Amino acid sequence: MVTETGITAGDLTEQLRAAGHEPLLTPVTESAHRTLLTGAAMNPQAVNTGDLFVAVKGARAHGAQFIDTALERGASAVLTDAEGVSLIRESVDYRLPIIEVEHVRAAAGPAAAAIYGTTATSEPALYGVTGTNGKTTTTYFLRSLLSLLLEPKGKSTGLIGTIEIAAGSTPETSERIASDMTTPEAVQLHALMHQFRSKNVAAAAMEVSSHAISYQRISGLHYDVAGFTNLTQDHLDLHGTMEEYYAAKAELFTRSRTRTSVIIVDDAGTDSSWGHRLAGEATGRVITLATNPGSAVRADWEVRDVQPEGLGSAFTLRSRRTGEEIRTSTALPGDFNVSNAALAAIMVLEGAADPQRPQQFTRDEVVHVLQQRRPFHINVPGRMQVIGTRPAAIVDFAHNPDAMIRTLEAVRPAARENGAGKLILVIGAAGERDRTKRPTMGAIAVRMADHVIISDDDPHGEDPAQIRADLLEGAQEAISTGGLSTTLQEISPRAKAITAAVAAASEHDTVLLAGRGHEDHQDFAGSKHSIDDRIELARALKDRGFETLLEAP
Ligand SMILES: CC(=O)N[C@H]1[C@@H](OP(=O)(O)OP(=O)(O)OC[C@H]2O[C@@H](n3ccc(=O)[nH]c3=O)[C@H](O)[C@@H]2O)O[C@H](CO)[C@@H](O)[C@@H]1O[C@H](C)C(=O)N[C@@H](C)C(=O)N[C@H](CCC(=O)O)C(=O)O
Ligand SMILES: Nc1ncnc2c1ncn2[C@@H]1O[C@H](COP(=O)(O)OP(=O)(O)OP(=O)(O)O)[C@@H](O)[C@H]1O
Repeated sequence: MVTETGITAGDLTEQLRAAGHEPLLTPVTESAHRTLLTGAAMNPQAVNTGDLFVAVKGARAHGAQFIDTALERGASAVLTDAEGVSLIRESVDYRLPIIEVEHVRAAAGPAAAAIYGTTATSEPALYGVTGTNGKTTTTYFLRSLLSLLLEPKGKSTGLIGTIEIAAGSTPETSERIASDMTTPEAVQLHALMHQFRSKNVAAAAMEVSSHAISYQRISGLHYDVAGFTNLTQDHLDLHGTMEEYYAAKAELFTRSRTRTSVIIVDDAGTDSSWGHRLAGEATGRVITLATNPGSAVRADWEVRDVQPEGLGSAFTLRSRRTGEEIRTSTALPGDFNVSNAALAAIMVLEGAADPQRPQQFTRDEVVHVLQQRRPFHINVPGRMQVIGTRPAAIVDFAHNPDAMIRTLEAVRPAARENGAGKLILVIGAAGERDRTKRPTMGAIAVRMADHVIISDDDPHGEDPAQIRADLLEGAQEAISTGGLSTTLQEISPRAKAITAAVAAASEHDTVLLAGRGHEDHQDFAGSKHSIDDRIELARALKDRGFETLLEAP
């Protein structure tokens, strides 16, 4: 059942005080205390009548600079810091109550939770996924599995992530909610929880980016289950070092945030054993999962007996403690999708045993769905999406070194099955994001593909030619030091590169477009250029008389 939202500024101040935020409500009047707050917004353009406007200081601006907009849109009070108080008093004097705290982002989540009624066990049950790669895919798998469990009970599921925020069980039937972020700001997340409740959403799968953890976007949220996929190089522009990147992720796996943690420990015994370390440091209930059947890594749950099934794989999940075995499968290609599917399965299976959550489904029901209902036979937009089979033509989102290695490993056998064909790869790299990964990505490309075309991704504010040069530098060095015979080309714009890749392909070859996945436009210094790799690839295939699985325009 959905309750109305709202709390008075006085009560909210008391709740923040109890949580240790030392808030100061001004002016100190009865009317300020009685001001009713029915919603919250951090973006001034998103304020609605009766909202608490959360004015945070950022790298670009202080939200308090936009108080006029927030007032015009009907803000009833503001949560901000001392600098914000000065800015607001200068601009609008004492026209509305202000709650002052020292750390606005830390207080924003609990404040929004109080307004929207989020508690540790309120619906939807939250399944959070973090890690460098696999978050989107695993959350799609989670939504599919949860939907098969909840729909027969008349309940719906939700999804929060890079591709979409939606209430509903499938991409076709769900109702989309606009967002530019993988993990939105805390106030938006709590509003979303409320919106989900009003739409009968009993459980939601959510990507938790490391940015979101660092920027405290998950403050005030509690996860029934959190899953860890892996940690490899990315986002070092924000985090500086892998150690700090790890520390950000690790915050999710603490008792106060998450009740059950499911952690993939495949990296145990390697130089970068982040998952293994996390399993040792996480607090609360911790379940380990080993997904590489060839390794000696021991875990609570282990993946065994992986067999090819169509383009994907069938596999067994085995409990070390009880010996229980569950056979299931995924239709998505690549060993890494066995990991993603195994993680989704164990998260839901272990979540079913949570004594604090009124039972939504039984463990037996989860096992039945995993074994009989093929929950992981779904498409994830732009993730290993097959656009053609002769030549094999695939669009994928790999945009960091590890994802590239895993994806190229996954498509290589397909190239061989097609008759010892060539692997033709188109890649680029995003501007204004971790530059140090570019030469590594160039080197991986020429080592693992036969023909590499370096092109553009989203340059954002950077010079696209310089980004290509960074990739080329790594590629050329790997060719010369490794004595490789890889064909290397630089072609811009991207549509021309895709046409060239297909022009170079025979029906026995494999064409892989990496890095852009589901995205439908490129950002060149703020100006948007429409391009969808899936559509370009289908068009290029059709122009050459090859068949496609996607209708080309
Ligand atoms: C590094 C980062 O994540 N920064 C985010 C952060 O910026 P910030 O703290 O510096 O804040 P700011 O931009 O100065 O704004 C401060 C306040 O002024 C307001 N403002 C600011 C400017 C303006 O013109 N008008 C305005 O009202 C803002 O709404 C905000 O309330 O808070 C801002 C307000 O919410 C976000 O827009 C901004 O996201 C930037 C744009 C961004 O690109 N973030 C990406 C990298 C991100 O978070 N990505 C991850 C996924 C990463 C991945 O896995 O690939 C994600 O979860 O989406
Ligand atoms: N478990 C995994 N391990 C390594 N690589 C993976 C894994 N799962 C997916 N990938 C690769 O990473 C790419 C991105 O996958 P996905 O979108 O599921 O991850 P993500 O964590 O959501 O990424 P992002 O945060 O960048 O959106 C895929 O297209 C694939 O190439």
